[in-house]
Amino acid sequence: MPHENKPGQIVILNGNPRAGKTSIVHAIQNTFEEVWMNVGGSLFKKMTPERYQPGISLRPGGERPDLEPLIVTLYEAMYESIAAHSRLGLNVVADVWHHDSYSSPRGILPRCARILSGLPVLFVGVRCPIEVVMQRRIATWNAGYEEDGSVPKPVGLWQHAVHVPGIYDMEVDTSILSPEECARQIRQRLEEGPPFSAFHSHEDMM
Ligand SMILES: Nc1ncnc2c1ncn2[C@@H]1O[C@H](COP(=O)(O)OP(=O)(O)OP(=O)(O)O)[C@@H](O)[C@H]1O
Repeated sequence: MPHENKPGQIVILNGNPRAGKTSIVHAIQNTFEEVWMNVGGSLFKKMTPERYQPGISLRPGGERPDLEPLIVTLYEAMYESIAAHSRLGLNVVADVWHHDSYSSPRGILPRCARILSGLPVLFVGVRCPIEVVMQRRIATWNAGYEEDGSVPKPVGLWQHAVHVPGIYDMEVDTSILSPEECARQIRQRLEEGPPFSAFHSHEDMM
């Protein structure tokens, strides 16, 4: 059960759409013994009114400058929620897709890092090669290649922008690891170290 005098562990899973974040969230919640709350982007997106969609999942490219100030606040609200859970002793796993390819830089990741200052955070890069992302987009969304056979521009932008600057405590490649194996490696890293510092290293980046 949670210990109110000890902050809960936070695991941030960062990766592009279809990379496999949600599957890892479920594997963690189903296989780790303690209480792991999912306070992540998928849920915050659902909490957002329709007229402000895509909200927190606005893709790279700077297409909706009108939404960007709200997106900064939504990220801050989500990370304040993550911090609140951790301070009450609850472990948190969050699926996110950070990027800074808005109409102008917004510095969301450094802002979020400052909100979690002093709390234990493991920052995990969830990687997946673009060919496999495309296979999953076709299989699950029926959204594939352009007529000329090229990768759609937003998909290509995501693939790069979500891993800038790409400083993680650990990375997993979901094209070669099952969600359960990713969760097992995360558990191992939490238990065996070395200490993690990647998320907090972003605090001073802006
Ligand atoms: N490790 C894996 N191996 C094989 N298939 C996977 C793996 N992880 C996820 N998938 C499949 O890829 C698809 C996307 O997975 P998932 O919903 O976990 O990704 P996501 O990163 O949360 O995506 P989104 O951000 O688009 O919601 C699903 O069909 C899922 O079954």
